[in-house]
Amino acid sequence: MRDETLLSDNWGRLTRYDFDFRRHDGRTERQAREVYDRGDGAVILLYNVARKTVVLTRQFRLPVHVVGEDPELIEACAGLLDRQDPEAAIRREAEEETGYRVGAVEKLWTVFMTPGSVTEQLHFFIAPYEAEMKVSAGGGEEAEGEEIEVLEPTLERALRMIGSGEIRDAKTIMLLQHLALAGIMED
Ligand SMILES: Nc1nc2c(ncn2[C@@H]2O[C@H](COP(=O)(O)OP(=O)(O)O[C@H]3O[C@H](CO)[C@@H](O)[C@H](O)[C@@H]3O)[C@@H](O)[C@H]2O)c(=O)[nH]1
Ligand SMILES: [Mg+2]
Repeated sequence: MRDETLLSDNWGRLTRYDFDFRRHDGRTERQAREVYDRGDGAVILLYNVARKTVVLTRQFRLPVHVVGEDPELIEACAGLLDRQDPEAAIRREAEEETGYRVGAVEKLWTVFMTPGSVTEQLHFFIAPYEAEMKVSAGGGEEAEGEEIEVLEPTLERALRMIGSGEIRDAKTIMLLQHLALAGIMED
């Protein structure tokens, strides 16, 4: 690493790195890349085998609006870790956003969503849910500006919403396809 320049340190931290990159042929070239660190996150897809439904959220996403697309994004429930371990964080987030207090959760993967510029690692979970687990309306933290609508489509309908372009969030598509591929709704 040759140089590290803090460009912005506000909600997240944007840093420019100047470094020497060694190519496979042995040549070294100087490169510069900007890296955005806004912490790690977790995401969970709740599913009900008897009703064949999943729990999704719909909320306004400014970056989507800024590029001129429909900003009401449909997503699996997700949140930043806020210094908690991933499982504790996703349980808190599931209850805040969807109103469901889940039991056992299953960890799937920890992946980079945007490795070209964002440091974030996202921890993926799934969990079964039942109507009795509903403890509040959900909707997110109003004080933090969140306004989250809770949707409960069937998995079949949600998979069709990927094809139609109604679902355009990568983590959500990964989780819906995992449920389908693993045959989790089939028993
Ligand atoms: N002041 C301020 N607040 C912010 C900013 N960005 C986010 N927030 C606040 O931080 C909270 C983030 O909500 P979470 O539910 O914890 O996170 P999320 O935005 O749903 O993020 C999840 O999805 C992302 C997108 O897929 C993931 O990148 C992330 O890891 C996480 O899983 C919200 O209250 C939001 O208002 C910002 O730039 N400034
Ligand atoms: Mg969230």
